[in-house]
Amino acid sequence: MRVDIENLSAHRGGRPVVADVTVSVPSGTVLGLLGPNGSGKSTLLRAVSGIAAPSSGRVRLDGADVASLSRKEVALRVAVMAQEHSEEFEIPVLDMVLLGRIPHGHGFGRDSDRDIAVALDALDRVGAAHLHHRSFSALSGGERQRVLFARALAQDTPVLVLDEPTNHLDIAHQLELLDLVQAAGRTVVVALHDLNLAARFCDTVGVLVGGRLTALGAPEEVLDTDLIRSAFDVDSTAVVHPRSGRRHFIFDARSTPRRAEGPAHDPSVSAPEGITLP
Ligand SMILES: Nc1ncnc2c1ncn2[C@@H]1O[C@H](COP(=O)(O)OP(=O)(O)OP(=O)(O)O)[C@@H](O)[C@H]1O
Repeated sequence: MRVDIENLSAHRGGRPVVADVTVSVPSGTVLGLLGPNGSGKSTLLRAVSGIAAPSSGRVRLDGADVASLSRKEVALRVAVMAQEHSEEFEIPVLDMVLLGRIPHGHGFGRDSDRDIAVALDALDRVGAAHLHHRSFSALSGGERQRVLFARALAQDTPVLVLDEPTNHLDIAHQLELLDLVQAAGRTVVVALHDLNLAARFCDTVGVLVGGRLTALGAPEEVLDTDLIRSAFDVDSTAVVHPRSGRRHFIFDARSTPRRAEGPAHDPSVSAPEGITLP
C-alpha cells in the first residue's frame, strides 16, 4: 500500500511543529524519519496513522485520504507502535497481542483460533513466545517493546508506523527487529535515532529539523558529515565498512557549545514563567 504525505502541517499544544511536509512512500518500502529531539517526527507519525488530524495537508493510503476513512478502516490499513506507552495493564502478554486483532472483527475475549494462532506466531517472530502467559506490566522495557511490535505485526496491516521501535532493545534485538521490519514486505514509516541503523535498514530517509523536511533520499545520498553537522550539531567521521562497503559514522563531538541550542532551532520557544533560558 502506497503512503503519500502531501503538504502536511501539524500543531501540538496549539503550536505549529510540522510544516509543509511532502513525501511519498512506495508500497513495500521503508521510510526512516530522522531528526533531533522535538523536530516533529512523532507528530508526523501521528498524522500518518490518523491518530491526530493535520492542521493542513493530507495523508493518502493508496489514494484514499486518511481523514475520509473510519477508525476501523484505518486500523485495517495501519498498525502503530507508539513511542510512549503507559500500558501498565495487568493482562497476559497474549491478550495484549490479541488487541491487534480487534479490527479484524474479533475482540478481547472473543478470539478465534486463527486470531490466537496469528498472535502466537507474531510473538514467536519477535522471540517472545516464551512470555505469552506473563503479565505485560511485569516485563522489562525491551520485552514490552517486542510484545508491542508483535501486536503491530498481528494487526496484519499493509502499513506499519513505528516510533523509535528499537528503544530499550539490546543490540541483538535491535538488529532482529529491524530485520523483521525489512522482511515484512509492508510499507513502513519509522522514526529512528540511530543513523547507522537507518542507513542499513531504510530505503529512503527523511530528515526533519524544526518541523521541516530538510533532506530526503536514499541513505547513501542523504547521510554525510555535513548533513549530520547541520541537522544534529555533531561532528562526525565517515568510515567504510570493510565487508559491506556501506558508509558508517563515528560521532566525534558536538559542533557548537550547548548554549547555542534551542532558540537557534526554534525562535518561538520561550521559557515558562520563573525559568531563565541560558
Ligand atoms: N502533547 C504535547 N503538547 C504540547 N507540545 C507537544 C506535545 N507533544 C509534543 N509537543 C512538542 O511538539 C514538538 C515536536 O515533538 P515530537 O514529539 O513530534 O518530536 P520528535 O521529533 O518525535 O522528538 P523526539 O526525538 O524527542 O521523540 C516538540 O517541540 C514538543 O515539545
